[in-house]
Amino acid sequence: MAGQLILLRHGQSQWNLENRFTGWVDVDLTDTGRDEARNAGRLLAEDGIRFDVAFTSVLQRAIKTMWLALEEMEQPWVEVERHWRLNERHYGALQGLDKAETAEKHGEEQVHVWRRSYDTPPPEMDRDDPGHPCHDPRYAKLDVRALPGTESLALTLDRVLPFWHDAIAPRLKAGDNVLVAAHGNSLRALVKYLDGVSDDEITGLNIPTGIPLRYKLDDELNALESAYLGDADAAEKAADAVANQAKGK
Ligand SMILES: O=C(O)[C@@H](CO)OP(=O)(O)O
Repeated sequence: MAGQLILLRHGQSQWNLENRFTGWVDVDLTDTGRDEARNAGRLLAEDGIRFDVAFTSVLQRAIKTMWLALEEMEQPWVEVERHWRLNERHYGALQGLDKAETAEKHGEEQVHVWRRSYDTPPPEMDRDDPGHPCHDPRYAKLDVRALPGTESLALTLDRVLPFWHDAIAPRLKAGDNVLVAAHGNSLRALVKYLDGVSDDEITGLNIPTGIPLRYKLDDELNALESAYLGDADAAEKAADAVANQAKGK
């Protein structure tokens, strides 16, 4: 039997709090975000799941969320792999901008397309921009052509999937319980793939911070069921709040 898969979006980050587009910018968790991560750990501990491996991105908000959750579960010894392919979707030239101000400037509809459409990427960040990942030492060993200056959800899925197939799926097929601590949009890409969500429907899907999402999978890793742990209404309200972040002021 395949192992269980838990997807966990990081807790509130400083730029979630400030309502700024974040993408690959490596912002830290807030105190609330740390509490959310510990709370996710408590929900997982109450559930009784034991992880065999945890995967996360190379961005500290996801790494620390994973850490705090595993610590709360008293499973700090679990094998961990960090990989850039689980990073947040690159938000291009929008990174750092206030979401509500951007909606006022370009219109809520345009911002919704940039945030939630499947295949329209936000405006691209120039390679000369010091914020472009080609200037970040953590990506220095990667082929520079793999490093995005913007990404649609489709492009995000394209770079998440090789890691799913090479690293995550074999562990699940071996029966291991797997934690993936990542980001709103890298996880939306995975959910789209696992649940076969259409390009249209994915525009309405939002993932709340710090609430574990459990998948039960068959031997071929088809999703049999998925549900947020804990209070389902609270998870739905938190997802709605994410959807509403880019309303004009
Ligand atoms: O800014 C981002 O990188 C993401 C996640 O916080 O935001 P959004 O929900 O607008 O896609």
